[in-house]
Amino acid sequence: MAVFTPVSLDDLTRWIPTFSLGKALAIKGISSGIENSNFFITTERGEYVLTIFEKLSFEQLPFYLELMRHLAQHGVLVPEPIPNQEGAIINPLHGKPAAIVTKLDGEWQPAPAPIHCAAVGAMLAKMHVAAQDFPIRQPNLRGLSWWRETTPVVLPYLPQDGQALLRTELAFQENFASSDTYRQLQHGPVHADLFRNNVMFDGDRLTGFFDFYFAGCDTWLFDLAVTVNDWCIDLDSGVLDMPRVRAMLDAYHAVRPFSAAEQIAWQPMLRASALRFWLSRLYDFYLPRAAEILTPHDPTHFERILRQRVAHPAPALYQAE
Ligand SMILES: Nc1ncnc2c1ncn2[C@@H]1O[C@H](COP(=O)(O)OP(=O)(O)O)[C@@H](O)[C@H]1O
Ligand SMILES: N[C@@H](CCOP(=O)(O)O)C(=O)O
Repeated sequence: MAVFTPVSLDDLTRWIPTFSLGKALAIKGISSGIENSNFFITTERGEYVLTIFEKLSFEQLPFYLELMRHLAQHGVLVPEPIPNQEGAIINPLHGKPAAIVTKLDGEWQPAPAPIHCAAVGAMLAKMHVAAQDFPIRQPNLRGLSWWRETTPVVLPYLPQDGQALLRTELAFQENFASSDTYRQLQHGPVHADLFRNNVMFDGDRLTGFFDFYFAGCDTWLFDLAVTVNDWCIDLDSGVLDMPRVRAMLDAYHAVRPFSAAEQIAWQPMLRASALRFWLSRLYDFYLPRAAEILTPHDPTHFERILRQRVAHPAPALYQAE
């Protein structure tokens, strides 16, 4: 499932001459996507990924694709958009915006070990630093304003204890977002959805981050919290796995040292990132958009993580000297 707009080899053969990629040799639909139509394509120059954007418009796409181009040009491992002969990286195909990007080697890592977490932590820090001077700004569209809008929509579907948790956590996050500590946090373009299935590994070698379509400007610490809450936990209980947490945090800190404000903000941020995905999963579960989400992700997974992060102090981001 999930090639919404079919593209044949003949279609590709007619379209590809606008790029300097040689002749089209093969095209294969990718079944695992849920937002866009994705294809592996082979041309005389090599293998690439073609994406037809089903929902994002020509106006919305530059933030994501120019960010990927900027990061790739600064040595961050991400798919690099391929320009056509006129320099455009977003081009129409079957009436929708489309892009060709470089194909990352390997597979995503479903059972990460500390070595994988360290590689992700170091690359994430490198990405945050490299994105600092990216000139296009877009807020995280799944940030606090969206949590405020979405909470009253999903509350009626929850039992009493779930309602109480959601209300209390939203109030806690609103309060935290207006604190001096929050204002001191470094921010900029972040991935905001760097789950295990959005990073490729070839063996133990990280080959790239992908799926940037939830990216936006937010605190770097929020991005790290999203990543830790997926990569460094026991998936059944949501409990943090300390060897993986330490590996990721230490590798991040070695590239971009944490600040004192970030140390204080770490527990609220782990809670914020759990809240963000609890809300989106609740929304997709109880208010599914027609034929879009085939098997909704389980919202209780992030409710469990949120309860864990509220109940237990966060591990230190770094040991103060
Ligand atoms: N640049 C890339 N290199 C290698 N594989 C990719 C690349 N982009 C996407 N894929 C493959 O396509 C699948 C779906 O991509 P994804 O971005 O998650 O789609 P969607 O945004 O539709 O959910 C990924 O799981 C991965 O296997
Ligand atoms: N990572 C999110 C869902 C986003 O889906 P993706 O497959 O496009 O990353 C979640 O797990 O809720």
